[in-house]
Amino acid sequence: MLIVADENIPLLDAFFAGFGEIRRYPGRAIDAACVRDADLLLVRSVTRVDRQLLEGSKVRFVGTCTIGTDHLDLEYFAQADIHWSSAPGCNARGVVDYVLGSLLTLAELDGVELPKRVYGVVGAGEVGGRLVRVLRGLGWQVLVCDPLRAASEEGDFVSLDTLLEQCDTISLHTPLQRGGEHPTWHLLGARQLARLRPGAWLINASRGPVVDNEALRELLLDREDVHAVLDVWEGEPQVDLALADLCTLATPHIAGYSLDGKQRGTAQIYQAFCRSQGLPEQVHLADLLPSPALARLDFDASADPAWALATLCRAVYDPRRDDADFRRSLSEDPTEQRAAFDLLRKQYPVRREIEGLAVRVQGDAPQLVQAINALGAVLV
Ligand SMILES: NC(=O)C1=CN([C@@H]2O[C@H](COP(=O)(O)OP(=O)(O)OC[C@H]3O[C@@H](n4cnc5c(N)ncnc54)[C@H](O)[C@@H]3O)[C@@H](O)[C@H]2O)C=CC1
Ligand SMILES: O=C(O)C(=O)[C@H](O)COP(=O)(O)O
Repeated sequence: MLIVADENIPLLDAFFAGFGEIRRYPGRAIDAACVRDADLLLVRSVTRVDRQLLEGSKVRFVGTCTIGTDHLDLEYFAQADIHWSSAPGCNARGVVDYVLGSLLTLAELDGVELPKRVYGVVGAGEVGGRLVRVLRGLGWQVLVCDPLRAASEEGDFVSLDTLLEQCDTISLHTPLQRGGEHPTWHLLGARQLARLRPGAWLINASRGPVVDNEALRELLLDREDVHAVLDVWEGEPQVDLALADLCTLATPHIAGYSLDGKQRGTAQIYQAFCRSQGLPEQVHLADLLPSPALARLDFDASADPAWALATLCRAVYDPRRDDADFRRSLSEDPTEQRAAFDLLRKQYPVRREIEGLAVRVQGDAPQLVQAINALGAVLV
């Protein structure tokens, strides 16, 4: 079997070498000539997989080691009887950690207390759903906008208009959908952005075009009270430099880049491929994932819960590092800028997740324990 794969998929040999020969390419360079003789195609978000790429090839299974599927032409896959799988939820926790780290930075800059803000989560699936659970677990007020879930289940869902009216912190976690009943392309356009509350914070770690980037740039030029955190960009790897400059945190689409999340993505595709072929799973992620460098955190019961929350989150991940690396990489030369965007992603440092971090509290500290539980860390 010939396997064509994006070179940035981790653990390719461990999971797939047993099935045949693996040929690796940079994701953006995978073209029809590369895949013509392939049986299995493994990609990340940067490879558009459609009729143009696959017609005439032997490919019968496409695996994307990502949550998002907007780079796949699923209608064509159905017509051509090509099986496929994404990796639902694989890096959702990484995105939650990114949002938490961003909130801590914004709170410091504005001198505000996080529990006093009202949070709005748009899109409450794998990522947004986890984020809502963490924020509510911390005892913070959260409104949720998810018209698809609202139509099919009981729950406290609000419209986007209500969310914009009532929330001063908004985090976007929808897929990118250009059509259908609930499109998300430019979900936040000039009209919606104009409705942001005074002192609002807007975080986009979904897909760039969910926010009209030009309209956001214009808004930020006008509204110094608004903070924007962008991990994803319209037209990436090309970035609007003026917009990046106006953002409080700007990063190169790495919100979900925890080591755990990336390796889970490969494992999930391997599992899906085994299922599709009726093969037993012989490789297990638990045997491959290394121990985290941070083995345990110890707090005394006297620790201030807000300080402990920040210390715990930042001990695992602080997006200010990625923001600084990204800003240093921004070049007026578009070719250099695009290459730097991809290189930062390719050479991303090891980052682990808050969930599962061992934490010890010496003494009786119910508020601290509530925060640790809400974050998904493990009390030992
Ligand atoms: N920046 C990054 O590194 C990452 C970005 N992502 C992006 O985040 C997106 C969401 O990921 P998941 O939560 O795993 O997806 P999911 O499919 O589990 O959840 C998406 C939720 O959005 C809701 N939704 C759809 N249209 C909506 C609309 N118009 N308004 C409000 N809600 C809407 C859906 O009902 C669903 O509950 C992915 O599609 C991907 O594009 C995902 C992982 C990492
Ligand atoms: O899983 C998703 O969806 C994401 O956005 C991933 O973080 C994308 O990572 P790459 O596939 O672009 O490396």
